[in-house]
Amino acid sequence: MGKPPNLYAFQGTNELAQSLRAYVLEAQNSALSRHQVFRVAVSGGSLPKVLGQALLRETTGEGSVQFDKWEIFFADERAVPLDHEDSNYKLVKDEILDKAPAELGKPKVHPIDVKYLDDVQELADQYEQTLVNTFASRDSVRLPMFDLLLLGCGPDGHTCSLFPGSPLLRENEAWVLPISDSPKPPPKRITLSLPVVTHGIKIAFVATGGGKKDIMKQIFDTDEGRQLPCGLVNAQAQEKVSWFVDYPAIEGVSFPARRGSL
Ligand SMILES: O=C(O)[C@H](O)[C@@H](O)[C@H](O)[C@H](O)COP(=O)(O)O
Repeated sequence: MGKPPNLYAFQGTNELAQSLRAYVLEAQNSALSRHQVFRVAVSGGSLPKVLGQALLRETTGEGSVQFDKWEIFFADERAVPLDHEDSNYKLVKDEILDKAPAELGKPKVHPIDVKYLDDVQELADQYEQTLVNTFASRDSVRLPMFDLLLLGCGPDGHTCSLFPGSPLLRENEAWVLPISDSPKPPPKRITLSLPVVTHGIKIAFVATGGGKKDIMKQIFDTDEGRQLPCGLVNAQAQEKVSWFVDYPAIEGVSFPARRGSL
């Protein structure tokens, strides 16, 4: 038995962003000392905005963001053009890339290949190929290992585009999966598989606001919640997982949270 996931709770988004920054920089620095590159996967939803607040704020001595050493991938993406309002790429571009000062350098970003928008299976296969090209061949690597995955938690307990009860949760072969009937619009998406998510070196969730308290209670305090996609990540990746939440999101949660700091 490993240790349980870490649950860090903050008064507000400002404090949360400050600690998230320190956490991401630690992951960045340890990845750079291991292999000179920092490979990160990010989700959509509210995450890119908070991540932007974390990365683009003044440093308080914990070092600097070295975007020129970053490779950014999408933990899930909607099958829409890259300039579409629903695009997670556009969200990351608007909230982080376009706002970053030039001195932080430019990350290498891996968006979906929009040539394949009409065929989600092909879109997923092509994105998997992007991972194969980055993490070496599928024959030599059983699973790609991201240095960090930054994820959100939906009100139903979904993460990436892995939804509760989906047969995709049992996938243990493909790295990237197509979805054509997502319960959260838009219906057509691709997502990393659960084994790829839990194989990451570190996995962080960001969940804020009172709208998350019921699902947080389920995930952390009940056996049924441990079967939800976010609960499965907790159970399988254990202490590799850190949750960054605000107080309203954990109101009534019994699982012990460390308040106010990492
Ligand atoms: O593209 C997506 O739909 C997201 O990647 C999705 O997995 C998101 O992270 C959660 O739904 C949480 O979203 P919020 O943070 O907005 O609640």
